[in-house]
Amino acid sequence: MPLPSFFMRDEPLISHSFWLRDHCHCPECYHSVTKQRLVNTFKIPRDIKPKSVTLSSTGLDVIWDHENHKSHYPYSWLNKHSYDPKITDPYLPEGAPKITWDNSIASNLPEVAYKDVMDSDKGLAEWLNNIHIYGFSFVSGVPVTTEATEELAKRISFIRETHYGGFWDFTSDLGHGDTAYTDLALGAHTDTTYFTDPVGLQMFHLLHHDGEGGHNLMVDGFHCAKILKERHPSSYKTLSEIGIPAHSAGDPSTHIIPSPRRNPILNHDPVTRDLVQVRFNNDDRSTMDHLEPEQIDAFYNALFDWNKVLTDEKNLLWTKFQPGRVLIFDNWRCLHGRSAFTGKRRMCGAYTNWDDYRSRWRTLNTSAEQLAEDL
Ligand SMILES: C[N+](C)(C)CCCC[C@H](N)C(=O)O
Ligand SMILES: O=C(O)CCC(=O)C(=O)O
Ligand SMILES: [Fe+2]
Repeated sequence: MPLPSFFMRDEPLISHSFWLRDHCHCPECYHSVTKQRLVNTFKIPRDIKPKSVTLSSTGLDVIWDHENHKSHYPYSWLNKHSYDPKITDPYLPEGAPKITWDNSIASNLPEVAYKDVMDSDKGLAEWLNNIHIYGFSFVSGVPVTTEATEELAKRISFIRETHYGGFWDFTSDLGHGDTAYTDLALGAHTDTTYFTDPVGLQMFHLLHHDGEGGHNLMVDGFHCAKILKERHPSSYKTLSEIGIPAHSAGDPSTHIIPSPRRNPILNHDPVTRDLVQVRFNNDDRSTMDHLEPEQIDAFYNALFDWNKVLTDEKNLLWTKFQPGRVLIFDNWRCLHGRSAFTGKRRMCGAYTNWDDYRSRWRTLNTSAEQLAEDL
């Protein structure tokens, strides 16, 4: 295990020693249960230096020149967090690589059995890994009840309450001021673009339909973004930069808009520049009153290029919901829609926060010790 090279310098740079002291995880400095810092960072002298540094069998032992404080840094921790030299890339994406898809996925839809999901963490992990990799998963064999569906949603985490309620059970009765509560066709969209934090997962379970239509549309937003970037790089850039105001104002005494007011359709990690979130619902897009006159053309050209990819048959996965078969998808990646329908159509489902989904996925796929070392 190489010593962090800043120790090898003649005079370790002040901040590097401070950095190490700041990250002491001894019981005095770091709460072993809550994983929170106890030490008062601002009482550590900025020019703190090691009085002695020794390599033990498990890690680096340091005695500091302030209060003779003793710190121990396991080699595995240093291997994970050392930045000089950088040994592990702190920005590596989590988990298995995502697999983007077009409608050819129809021949091999990610699906798990309700019983497996409910009976074991192994089954739950497989379900969440499907969502992690493909952005969606079906669950077969779900009892056709709201209770079983709600219980399934809660297998992941608590449900995200919104102005639509918590667990929703809806028909086309305009129960809420949104076209989802009608029998109209809905183009591919992501939900809640008007929230500062758009919902993470969305679950649908068709309980009953005695009419025609109501087919479900799924589109992989990450796949479409890739195509847009290849075919129309300037449009990709435009939709990554121009903010889109959005609103939900159909319910009495409800007027929801996000903060900041405008977020792009394609949102990227500020460091890796990886695409992390697609926010697109053209029906909920508010008035575009913030552009410079010369941006208007570029915006609509980019929007049309995006729509062309989004509506290319090749990218559309059409399925027909069946009672007993639940769909769940990542609302930050996958778009959904539906064809118009007739008759009585009763759906139920729920939202899950993105962070709560990722937390569940993480704790199912990584040991508590490993996760603790990541902090
Ligand atoms: C709650 N439930 C899923 C039934 C309807 C939600 C409507 C969401 C809205 N059309 C949007 O795109 O944000
Ligand atoms: O009715 C459906 O199939 C989906 C409607 C919809 O987009 C939604 O509820 O968010
Ligand atoms: Fe929707």
